[in-house]
Amino acid sequence: MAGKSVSAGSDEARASRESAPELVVVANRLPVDLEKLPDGSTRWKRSPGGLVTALEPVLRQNHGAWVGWPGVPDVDVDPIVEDGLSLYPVTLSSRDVTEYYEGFSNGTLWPLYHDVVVKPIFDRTWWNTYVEVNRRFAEETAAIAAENATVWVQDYQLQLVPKMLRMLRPDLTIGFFQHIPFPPIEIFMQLPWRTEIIEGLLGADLVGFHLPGGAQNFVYLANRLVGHPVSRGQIGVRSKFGEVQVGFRTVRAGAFPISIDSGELDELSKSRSIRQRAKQIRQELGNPRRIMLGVDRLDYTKGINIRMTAIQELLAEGRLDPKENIFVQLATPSRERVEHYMHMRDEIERQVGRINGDFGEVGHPVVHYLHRPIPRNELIAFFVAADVMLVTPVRDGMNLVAKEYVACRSDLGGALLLSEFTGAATELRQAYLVNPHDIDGVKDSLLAALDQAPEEGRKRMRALRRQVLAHDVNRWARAFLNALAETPHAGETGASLRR
Ligand SMILES: Nc1ncnc2c1ncn2[C@@H]1O[C@H](COP(=O)(O)OP(=O)(O)O)[C@@H](O)[C@H]1O
Ligand SMILES: O=P(O)(O)OC[C@H]1O[C@H](O[C@H]2O[C@H](CO)[C@@H](O)[C@H](O)[C@H]2O)[C@H](O)[C@@H](O)[C@@H]1O
Repeated sequence: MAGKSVSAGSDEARASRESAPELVVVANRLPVDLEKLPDGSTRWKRSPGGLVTALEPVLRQNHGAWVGWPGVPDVDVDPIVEDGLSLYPVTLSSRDVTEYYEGFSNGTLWPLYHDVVVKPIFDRTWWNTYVEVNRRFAEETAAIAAENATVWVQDYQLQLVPKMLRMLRPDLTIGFFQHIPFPPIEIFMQLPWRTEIIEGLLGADLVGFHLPGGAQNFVYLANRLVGHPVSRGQIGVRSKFGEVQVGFRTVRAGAFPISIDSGELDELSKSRSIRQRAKQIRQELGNPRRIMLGVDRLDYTKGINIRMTAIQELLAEGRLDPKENIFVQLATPSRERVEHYMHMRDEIERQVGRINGDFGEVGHPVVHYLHRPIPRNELIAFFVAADVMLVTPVRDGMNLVAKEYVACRSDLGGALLLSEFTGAATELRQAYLVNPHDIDGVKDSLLAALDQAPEEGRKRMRALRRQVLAHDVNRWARAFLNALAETPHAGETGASLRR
């Protein structure tokens, strides 16, 4: 990214209202990460995530801006102000990273919202830092957004920002999207700061979730914890929004399942170079009859241990031949200083060692495990090469990997084994759906997927692809922003988006 640098607090940046952004995305991370090089210098590296791909074109068309953390602590970076898209970095100290990001966001909220799969830590110091950092994001956004601008706040790290921002800038139209599950009521009620979180979210005009159930829980809690009148009807997908009456304001809650740039992946996966690389991968793996694949951030919610146990038991029972079937697990390091993540890594790596020790041969391991991010094209080649994709989270907001695999199978080959507890499972009904807690069920479904008749496989994949190609990430962003533009608040202030 190149562009003119203007200091965050400078009069020049704040005063130039005509050039101020009319659409602002606020997320924990910027769409680029600052990288520290061995010689001490720094450079920007574009984040390849779906959110960036989805939002960048909409932001550019609307004179947009992105407020977020550059990904490294204790670094002050000037905003990058461009005509199309401006970036406004929020500085986090090492203490902020420990207490706001690793602590409250990923040691408290993440496990709580993922069904308490590990025990959340309720630490008052972490909460205080979460409030402080949310305030900093809100202040930075308030300082840069144009009069009557639309602001779209992302995810669980920033749930207090909508209310804080509304108090600073009542002229703004504010949307919020939750990328992780919104938990069942009984679980949410454990949180000592439950009322503050619901009040924080109610600062938005529209609160979005992947699934109707999350939206429904939120509406119920707005009534139970804060006493606001709420609508009673069933919430739909991209339709039939829930409503919370907050004084004179109506806050809407809806379901908008996120997706991927499926068209782009479809195209890339058909390219000659990717096809050739997929063949080469199979050769490099020793030409096994069948390749099973897992692709995840190394997170305890992803159920990597579950698929590994299923494979281990099938091998031990002689139902899976180690000479014919191999498993590749590509795991991106994640949140490495958080305790539960360290335990998870140890467990996975012990399982890999055990399976290879028991069933591998010299030069022929059964499990190939890489603990690093894989370049995009290489990942696509793995998707094209894999006979069965294993997606077995115990809970996942959406799971984009499942959709990426489907988008890459224009050949109608392959099979998707998918946990019922992912958001994606509500859309990808023709996958081999499994309850990840039922190991015998996972084993049986895995064998069924490995042994599927070619015609049955093509039928399933055709139906899955119809869903994924028709509902891409661009449609997700448009659906949310259109619904936001139609909120009563947006109508009052005249805020509208150019499209
Ligand atoms: N080992 C890896 N190398 C490169 N990219 C990865 C790797 N593992 C996961 N990813 C990418 O990260 C994204 C993960 O998104 P998703 O499945 O929704 O889960 P989450 O956002 O919780 O990590 C996908 O775009 C996927 O392709
Ligand atoms: O920023 P990190 O702490 O490194 O974590 C990466 C992201 O993980 C989470 O992703 C979620 O969003 C996906 C897209 O909506 C969804 O498919 C997935 O199920 C979620 O887990 C997190 O919500 C993001 O904020 C993180 O950036």
